[in-house]
Amino acid sequence: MADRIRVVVVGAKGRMGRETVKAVLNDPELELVGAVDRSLNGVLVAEVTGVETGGLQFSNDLDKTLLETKADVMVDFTNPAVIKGNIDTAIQYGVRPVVGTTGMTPEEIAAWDESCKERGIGGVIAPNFAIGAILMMRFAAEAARFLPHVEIIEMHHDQKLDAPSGTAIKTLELIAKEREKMGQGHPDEHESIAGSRGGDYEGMRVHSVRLPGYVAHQQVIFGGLGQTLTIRHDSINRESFMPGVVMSCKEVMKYEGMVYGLENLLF
Ligand SMILES: NC(=O)C1=CN([C@@H]2O[C@H](COP(=O)(O)OP(=O)(O)OC[C@H]3O[C@@H](n4cnc5c(N)ncnc54)[C@H](O)[C@@H]3O)[C@@H](O)[C@H]2O)C=CC1
Ligand SMILES: O=C(O)C1=N[C@H](C(=O)O)C[C@H](O)C1
Repeated sequence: MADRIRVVVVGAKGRMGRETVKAVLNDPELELVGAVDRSLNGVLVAEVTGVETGGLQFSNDLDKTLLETKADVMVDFTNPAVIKGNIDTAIQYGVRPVVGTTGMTPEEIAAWDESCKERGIGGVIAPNFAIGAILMMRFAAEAARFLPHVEIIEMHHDQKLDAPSGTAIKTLELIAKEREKMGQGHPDEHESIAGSRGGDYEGMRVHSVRLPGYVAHQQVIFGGLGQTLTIRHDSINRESFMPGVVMSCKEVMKYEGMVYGLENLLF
């Protein structure tokens, strides 16, 4: 039997981290060798996830874990404040980063692409690992060629730290490649309450809703003469992201450089 891919999960106690621990354990080609979180150092991973992990304990020391476990892949679901340091650390040790954490700039992604290539390893940064979300973005980019007036409404749980979502930013970037930069709405419009018209990305408006009850949802709304078109995706639980995470852990072993967006592994 071929060697299994050795995976360390960072942010392993969090909503996405716990789901990832289970997904890695359930895949015969992957081996969970480390679980890092800033809290719970020394606590059994099984106690938190409810899944038997052969005595594996949480660690709060990323460097030590990556080195001692001889990890092939680091999956990161932490937060925008720490992700940059985590990716640098992984690349430094020759561990391939598979990153779901949102909130980095195009310049940072380009720099990691360079350092991955220098180190001879692959990496994945995916603002959204759900296949339906990838299709939603692809269909939206296609629609924008014919219906260039577009606004995005993204809806997430109220514990989310970043706005707009990484998915919304990626959608705006993909649409921007397909249409000319242009103003939308009335040139003389004004806001009676600041922020009412949402964020502005090359003339496209983006609105972020944060409420308990939501997981991750996005509507891309196009307007044309006498018609509107709405393309909507809903993640109703965090399992929706797991096939994309597992696939990335395997695909990242096969190339060099940082891939930004799961679509680059799918299409
Ligand atoms: N790409 C995708 O498909 C998805 C991405 N996300 C993103 O993943 C990130 C995490 O989301 P959630 O799991 O909902 O958040 P969460 O808050 O439930 O989990 C984050 C975890 O990271 C840990 N953490 C924070 N700083 C750390 C550090 N320095 N070292 C180690 N662990 C640290 C926290 O203790 C916590 O357990 C967010 O940026 C979110 O936007 C979420 C869902 C899907
Ligand atoms: O924080 C979340 O939950 C999610 N974050 C990602 C994003 O910012 O797009 C992916 C998904 O929307 C869930």
